Amino acid sequence: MTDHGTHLDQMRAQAPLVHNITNYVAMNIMANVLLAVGASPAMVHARQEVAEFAGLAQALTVNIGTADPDWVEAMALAAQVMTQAGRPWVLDPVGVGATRFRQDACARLVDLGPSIIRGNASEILALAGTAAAGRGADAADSVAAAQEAALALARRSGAVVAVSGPEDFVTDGQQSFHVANGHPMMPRITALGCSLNGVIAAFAVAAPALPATASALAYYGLAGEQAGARSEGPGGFQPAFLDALYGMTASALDAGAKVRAA
Ligand SMILES: Nc1ncnc2c1ncn2[C@@H]1O[C@H](COP(=O)(O)OP(=O)(O)OP(=O)(O)O)[C@@H](O)[C@H]1O
Ligand SMILES: Cc1ncsc1CCO
Ligand SMILES: [Mg+2]
Repeated sequence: MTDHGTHLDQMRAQAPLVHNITNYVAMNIMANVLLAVGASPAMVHARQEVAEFAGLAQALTVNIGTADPDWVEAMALAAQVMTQAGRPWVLDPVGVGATRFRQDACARLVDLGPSIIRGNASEILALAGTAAAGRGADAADSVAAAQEAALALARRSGAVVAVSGPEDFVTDGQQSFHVANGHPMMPRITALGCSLNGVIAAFAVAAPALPATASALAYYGLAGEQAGARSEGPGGFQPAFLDALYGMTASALDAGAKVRAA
């Protein structure tokens, strides 16, 4: 797969409006990540307005990180609008293994037909029903251990499933890719996975879900590599990462992307 730079340029040319129903921790960094990549973010979660707002957006992300029952209703309303309109939406099952509430919310949202499900290995294992329970928001399992779960979840749900980690794995249940870009500092910054959902959603506006997700993962990881080389710890990494996302060119992405078929 070689059209990552084209996907980046197409996304920037469209500057898609991405509607995000995300957690309180992620809202600020996620909005800044979306602005840095060249998309237009909006964080909108009131039940009374989400369906109307989703009608204006090119893509949606939903993330249960700090959801309550009212938010889950709002997520379902917005998701239905996107599924009916044939527009992409991304589900992030944050900490789904930890509580019954999260499991029920995710089961309901998966049934509404997300285009892409993105989580860390522990979350994809839990969502596929193959993990021991009781995880928080951080991964405690390897990406390799979650590959079979990702394939099963993709086949069952019809979604593209992305497992993020030291080497990402993405599959539509038939075709799969490994993405080896990234930097060990990335899991030391909270909500970088949540923010990645927005980038995936923005890429999926202009390209089919599987190649769009692979390109977004490579872009994000490569920006992480550049930020890691220019910073000394988590504090400096965050602004360097925004700068790297902003400064990435299509040719630099094509040269640095480490995507291989599984
Ligand atoms: N050890 C690592 N080495 C390199 N890249 C990593 C590593 N861990 C995560 N990443 C990258 O960090 C990004 C976020 O993925 P991660 O799996 O940390 O998400 P997450 O656990 O959902 O994060 P959060 O819940 O804090 O938003 C991805 O681009 C992934 O490739
Ligand atoms: C730390 C944290 N807690 C709930 S959501 C979130 C952001 C990372 O998923
Ligand atoms: Mg996460």
